Amino acid sequence: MPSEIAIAVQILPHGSGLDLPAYATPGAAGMDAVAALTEDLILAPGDRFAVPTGIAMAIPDNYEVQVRPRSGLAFKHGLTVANAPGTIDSDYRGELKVILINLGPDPVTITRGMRIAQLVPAAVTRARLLIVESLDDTTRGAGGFGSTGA
Ligand SMILES: O=c1ccn([C@H]2C[C@H](O)[C@@H](COP(=O)(O)OP(=O)(O)OP(=O)(O)O)O2)c(=O)[nH]1
Ligand SMILES: [Mg+2]
Repeated sequence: MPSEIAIAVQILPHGSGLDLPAYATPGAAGMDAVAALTEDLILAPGDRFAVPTGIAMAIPDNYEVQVRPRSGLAFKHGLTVANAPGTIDSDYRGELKVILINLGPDPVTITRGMRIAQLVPAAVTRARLLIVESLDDTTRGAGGFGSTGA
């Protein structure tokens, strides 16, 4: 049984009648969230839009919710989440929106109720920064950006 947290969800007026975010299968990692559009949205190639989901939520302290693309939409249409993974902060009380971008060659139509992204709650680890004079030596050192070869 996977671990579980409870998230309070408020359904906004334009979200009424739509499915709440839901897991498509017992083993799904993400809950699919739907578009709370009142009319069809046509995304031309290269266009992006913050698509409403019709819900707001209160995520427990020390958690976030990540907004991730759906692979089917990405593979079939080139439709993805522009800021993936989107970060929903635990103190955010506004409407959850999904910033969709059409990276494909054709226009894509988004309809009300369409499953547009998946939501994955995740534990948050916060950092406390320590100012130091120098850092310890490592094998990698300052090498990066392909320094280990192809
Ligand atoms: O895909 C997303 C990403 C963010 N948000 C909302 C919830 C999040 O808590 C807030 C701020 O997001 P983020 O910190 O990524 O954006 P920012 O550009 O840093 O804005 P801010 O200055 O408001 O933090 O916007 C969404 O609805 N969808
Ligand atoms: Mg921010």
